[in-house]
Amino acid sequence: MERVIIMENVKKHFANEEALRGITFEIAKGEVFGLLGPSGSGKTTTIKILTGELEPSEGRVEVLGHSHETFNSTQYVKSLGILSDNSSLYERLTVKDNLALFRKLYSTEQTKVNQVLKDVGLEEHINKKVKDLSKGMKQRILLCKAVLHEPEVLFLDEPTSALDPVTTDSIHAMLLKIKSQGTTIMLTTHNMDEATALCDTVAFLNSGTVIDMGSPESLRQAYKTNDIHITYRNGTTRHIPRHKENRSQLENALFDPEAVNIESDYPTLGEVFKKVTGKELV
Ligand SMILES: Nc1ncnc2c1ncn2[C@@H]1O[C@H](COP(=O)(O)OP(=O)(O)OP(=O)(O)O)[C@@H](O)[C@H]1O
Repeated sequence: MERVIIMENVKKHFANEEALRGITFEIAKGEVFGLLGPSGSGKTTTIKILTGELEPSEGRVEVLGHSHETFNSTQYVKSLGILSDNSSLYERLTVKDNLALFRKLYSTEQTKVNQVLKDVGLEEHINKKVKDLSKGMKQRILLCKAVLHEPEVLFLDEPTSALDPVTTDSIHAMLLKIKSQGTTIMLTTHNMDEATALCDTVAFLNSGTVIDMGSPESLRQAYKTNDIHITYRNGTTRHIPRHKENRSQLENALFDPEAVNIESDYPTLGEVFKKVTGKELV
């Protein structure tokens, strides 16, 4: 396994606060890794350390063989794509002119620009000024800007927060395409459906600590219980533990015409997060 990102016992102190308390994880080449956690848990701080925007207070950080001391080299910066709150476009320029600037900076072919615009469904809007685009359109153009130069690693800080479901789907489709081309992607999100749809591995972050990590499927498996959930026609639900002594209750439920749905407990990633941290993600 080729390791592209390594964080080992990384800590970050701000004036009166310990934002990261010893974070450790590795990300393999081509992997989509999701950092999941509530507001203030340290997601953005982690991304900023990996992109060279912040210095770690302690610990080892390595990306593409660079240690954080060389994160400001041109070679390193060119190998990254970043989509964050700080990403911006020139509002008074058209989409075409904005992307032309970045295309020239990275010596990218115009055909690549056309391709990424097509991928996010915005090729018809190329001559519009950015100030006249919707929020979802701007976010898709920012994603185009982040991937134009075919970065080896793509960092996405909450790529779809507050976007409508259709825009979110088109961004997810684009990200899956980028992943299929071998790009390593690290994203932060509050959205468990997003994490389940995109990520090979997720890490749960809570108060600056990684509290569990694994594939969405393995985490859901690890935290499932032996309960049977029954939903009744009137909307009420009941949980019955799958034990021998509950056999007659379970059989009765099976033949009860009022029981409209009977299923094994299989928690969503959001429910797993709540079980582990006692907190909701939003
Ligand atoms: N520049 C800074 N100076 C002081 N404290 C900071 C700074 N940046 C972040 N923090 C603090 O570090 C903690 C983690 O912040 P961070 O932005 O990493 O959280 P987050 O998980 O990304 O939150 P959100 O989901 O709201 O963006 C917070 O308590 C925040 O107040």
